[in-house]
Amino acid sequence: MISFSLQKKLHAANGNMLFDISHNIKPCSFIGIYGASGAGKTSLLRMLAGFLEPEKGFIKVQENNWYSSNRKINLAPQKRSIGFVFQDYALFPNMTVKENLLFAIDKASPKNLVEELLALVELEQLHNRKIQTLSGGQKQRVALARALVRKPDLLLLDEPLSALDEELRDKLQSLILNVHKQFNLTTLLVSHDIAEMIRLADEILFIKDGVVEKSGSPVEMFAAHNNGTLQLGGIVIDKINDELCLLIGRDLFRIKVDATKLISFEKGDSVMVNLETKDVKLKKLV
Ligand SMILES: Nc1ncnc2c1ncn2[C@@H]1O[C@H](COP(=O)(O)OP(=O)(O)OP(=O)(O)O)[C@@H](O)[C@H]1O
Repeated sequence: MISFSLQKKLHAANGNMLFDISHNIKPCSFIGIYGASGAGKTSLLRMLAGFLEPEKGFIKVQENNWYSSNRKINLAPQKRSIGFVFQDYALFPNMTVKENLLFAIDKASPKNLVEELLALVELEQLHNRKIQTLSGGQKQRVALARALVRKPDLLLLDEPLSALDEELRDKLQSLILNVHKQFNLTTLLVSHDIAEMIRLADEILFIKDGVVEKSGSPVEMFAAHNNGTLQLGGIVIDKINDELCLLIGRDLFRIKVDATKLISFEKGDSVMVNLETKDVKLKKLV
């Protein structure tokens, strides 16, 4: 079990925000962290990783105390059994793929671990290539392999796929799920992509203003109850006159929006579309 209770005053855009999040995570579960920009999602991952020190609380991973304000324990990030992948990869650009993995490896690890990981993320043929010559998707696969070289107790993923196109995201989501299961990982994923959350996570923590507003299964969190509303997650692709052009799943939609509301949307924003469903006709496709 991974248990934590973390408190810290953060400086939000509109003043101080008390970050106060506690949770128990069952081993091998996949937790999705969802919430608006500035809610405290990245801060949670940074506190768990040891990059941001809380003011109060504890982090207990199985029987190990990673952090305890009472007992004055605060393990450095390299002493915590974590792997992390962020959106900007954080790889060494002048090193090769293999050198990046070797740099992170524990001396006691089996000799063939790097080869095993390169095979897992399908990068054996590129092992000698410098990072700066790789595509975004390839870099992200290196970052994922590197996060696994120490067989971490906790894998922290902070919007790792948000810079990639839909097809690549789809492929890497499968890879992440595969790796999560194969390595018996406990994984925390920050994402704005509801479809990604539904596909990957067992449990969602919905964070608002530094606290968990609600938590539950993806279905409980994202699927509206039978209240006549259909909720669809999408991304703003463009604004054309009084219409928003939205990508919902693999389809493009143009939706008329009130001019006063239209100005609050930007290209790339994640949105939730609520549709009234009246007299719905369903037809089974065979
Ligand atoms: N070290 C820090 N000290 C004080 N405040 C901080 C610190 N780091 C971040 N903050 C503030 O805490 C708030 C939450 O930031 P955080 O990066 O956790 O948000 P987020 O939910 O990940 O947002 P986004 O989705 O935009 O990445 C922000 O207002 C940020 O400015």
